[in-house]
Amino acid sequence: MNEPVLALDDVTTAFTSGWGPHHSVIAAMRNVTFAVHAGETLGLVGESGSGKSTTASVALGLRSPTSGHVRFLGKPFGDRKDRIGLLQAVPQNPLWSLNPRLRVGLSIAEPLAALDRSSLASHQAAVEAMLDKVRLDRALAQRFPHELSGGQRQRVTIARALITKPRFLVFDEAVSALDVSVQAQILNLITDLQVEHGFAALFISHDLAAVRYIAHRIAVMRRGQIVELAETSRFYARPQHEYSRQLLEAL
Ligand SMILES: Nc1ncnc2c1ncn2[C@@H]1O[C@H](COP(=O)(O)OP(=O)(O)OP(=O)(O)O)[C@@H](O)[C@H]1O
Repeated sequence: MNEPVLALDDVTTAFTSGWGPHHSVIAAMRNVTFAVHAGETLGLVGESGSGKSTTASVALGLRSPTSGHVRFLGKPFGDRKDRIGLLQAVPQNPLWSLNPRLRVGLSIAEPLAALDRSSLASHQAAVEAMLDKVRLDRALAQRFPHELSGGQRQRVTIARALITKPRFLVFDEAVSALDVSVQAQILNLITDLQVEHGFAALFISHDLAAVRYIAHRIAVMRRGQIVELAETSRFYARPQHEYSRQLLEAL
């Protein structure tokens, strides 16, 4: 098989809280191993506090693990400036990533401008092309985030994440705040854009229905460990781990 876009090998990430004799250590990730290939979406599910967000920050190169190895495009993470724009995140709430005082067209241009220190206004053509791709009217570029619907705002966030042509994307509860019908539209959009761009994706969600819809494989996390990792169809038909069965029964 081709070299994965992103691979975690035996990664452990521990947090220490408190100090002196009263300090405690929490292993948010324990011996986590997985790989994501170009054009593939790995779903990451698990209850609150199981370590999904910590895994996302390690995979994005935002946090160094305590032990183990992370490889992006076959190499350990190097200088942060060498990977600007190559790894991007789409968070749950677009209002967290969009500047409320910036017209959305300029927000979409921001990551490109950060790459080459150009002006936001110089990227109008690229912004319009991205608006077409996420199926938003070009006229919306002139609006502010609060003037859009939740689904439109999430399309803007996706346009902003994709404008630098990243190789790896994390969707962190990216559709959880949306109505079910809007969720389906956004999931379809992500799938279409992945076919076109070939990015690898980690799709974090507590919503097993959304994950089933979009992920090629599923990893189940519990107390920092991946307890099951399987092809989506096999996972939903015959979950192997007791905890996976509990999650599916709750669904
Ligand atoms: N910066 C930190 N300092 C100390 N402990 C942390 C820190 N970040 C996370 N943790 C702990 O690590 C564990 C995993 O947290 P994490 O946020 O990765 O889980 P999660 O699965 O993403 O949860 P949620 O679905 O609620 O976002 C939790 O016990 C959490 O309290």
